[in-house]
Formats: sequence, structure tokens, C-alpha cells
Amino acid sequence: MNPLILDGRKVAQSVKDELMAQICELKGKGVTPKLATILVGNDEASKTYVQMKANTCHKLGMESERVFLPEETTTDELLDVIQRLNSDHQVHGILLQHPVPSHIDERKAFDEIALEKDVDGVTSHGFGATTFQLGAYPCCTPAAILQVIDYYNLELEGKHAVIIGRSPILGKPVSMMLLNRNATVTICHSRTENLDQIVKQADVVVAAVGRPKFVKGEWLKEGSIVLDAGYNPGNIGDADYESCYPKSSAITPVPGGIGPVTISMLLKHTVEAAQRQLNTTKTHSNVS
Ligand SMILES: Nc1nc2c(c(=O)[nH]1)N[C@@H](CN(C=O)c1ccc(C(=O)N[C@@H](CCC(=O)O)C(=O)O)cc1)CN2
Repeated sequence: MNPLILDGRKVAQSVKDELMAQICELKGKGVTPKLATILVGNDEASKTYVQMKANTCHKLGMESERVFLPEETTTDELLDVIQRLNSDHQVHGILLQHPVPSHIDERKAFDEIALEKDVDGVTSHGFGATTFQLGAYPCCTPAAILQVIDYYNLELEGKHAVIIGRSPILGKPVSMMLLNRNATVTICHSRTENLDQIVKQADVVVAAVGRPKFVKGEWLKEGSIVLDAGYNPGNIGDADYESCYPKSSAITPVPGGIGPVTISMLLKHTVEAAQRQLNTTKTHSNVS
């Protein structure tokens, strides 16, 4: 049987269709969900991604604010911007585009984002709360991976998921999220020995290594599921699609796989944040 091609654009559209009604309802209550993005420096791919996020916001009737900071911005200057957005009641979600220039303390900057506005799931608090299922917003690419799995009713319980990559916004959080869905999780990384033999044991492979066409079809067990979260220049994934396709039972392409769902999950979290912040304001005004 031919492998199932997991169509991320279709999944993203289903998320956006649901969001539209919620946005309308919020607007009826006088609230327009608003996402603020911060981009430090001149990385061309990052410029495209923040533009895509703003475009999608506007298509859905949401607001967006884009903050562009020069390459030489210091950590303290970036923290000031985040604090300003934290205290702006019109802003419901904040996203700091990764990567930031190397002289910036990215962890410090991520952790400055108020938890209730951390719609990208990048704070240490958000990571912990996602791991312990305490209702934080998960990182958007891991959330997109789960969304694709659920849309296509793919089985996770008891399956061996091999994650290749351990980044704070992808490999680490997706491992915890798959563990929470009762998958048996192995995390591999650049120092892992015999990677191909570990991948051979996987029912589900998450390619999140940041190297184009890294995962080869000959590494795969027949019938495994390949979820490619790569976004390398030229829209090339982390899995070698040509060789992985015939060995898999289901596979995400690049482009058109996890990427589009990532942005729709970011907007979903922002709408949820707007709803929660509205509820909190109501509770406080009832008390006072
Ligand atoms: N703070 C964050 N930084 C980054 C994240 C993130 O989730 N949070 N993810 C990546 C990049 N990224 C979003 O920022 C992203 C990459 C690719 C796509 C996407 O939809 N790609 C398309 C192809 C591109 C195109 O159509 O031009 C696809 O795969 O079909 C979305 C988001 C790094 N930084």
C-alpha cells in the first residue's frame, strides 16, 4: 500500500476554521486577539516566518504587532521590549523569533515573557507546566506534530517514538508531549552512537535535527511514521523524502507538512490566551 502523505495544509486549515468562530465571539465581547512578534537581527528566513505569522493573523481577523530590533540589540534592551509587551493589555501573546544573535542571552529573554502570554511555550515555566500537563501553552512545532497525529488518528500508545534532536523549542518538548501520550520515547542527538540502529527500532520518527535530508530511508523500519519538523533553507526537510517515503506508512512532506500547522497552533494559543485573559479580567472586576 502507498504511504499516507500527511497533509499539513489541510490540518492547518481545520485549525483555522475552528478559530474563526472563536475570534468572532471574542470580537463580539470587544476583544481582538493580538500577537506581538519580536525579531532581533537580519536573518532572512526569520523575516519570512514573522511575516507569515502576521499575514495569517490578519487573514483571520486578529491583530499583530511586529517589533524589529537591530542585530546589535543587547539582552537588557530586549528585556525592556518584552516587559513593555508584558504590560500592554492589548497584547495577548508574545513570540520571540528564534534564533537570536549569539551575544544575546536567549534563555533569559525567553524567561522574561509573562507565562500567560507565552503562546510559543518557550519559558522554563511553560516547559515544566507542559511536561506536568498543568495547562501551559506548548511550543508550537511540537503542538503541530501532535495536531497532525490526532487529525489522522495515528496510534501513539505503547509505540516507540525516536526523536532526533534535543532543542528547547522542538526536540525536548515534543519528547515530553509524546511521553504524556504513552509513547515509549528515545531522544537522540549529535553525540548519539549508532543512530541508524536506534531509528531502525522506531514506530514513529521525529526528525528535528536541523540538517537537510539527514534521516535516510535505509535507517527506517518498514511501515514507520515519519514526522519531519525540519525547516532548512530552500524548504528542505530533515528527512530524505525520496528514500523515506517508500519505507514509511505515513510521512509529512516539506513544504506542506508540519510548518503550516506550526503557525496555526501559534494563533490557536493566542486566541486561547485572549480568552483566558478576558476571563481573568472579569474575575478581578467581580471581586473589586
Ligand atoms: N520562537 C520561535 N522561533 C522559531 C520557531 C518557533 O516555533 N518559535 N519555529 C521555526 C521557524 N518557524 C516559525 O517560526 C516556521 C518555519 C517554517 C514554517 C512553514 O510553514 N514552512 C512552510 C514553507 C515556507 C513557505 O511556505 O515559504 C512549509 O513547511 O510548508 C512555519 C514556521 C524557527 N524559529
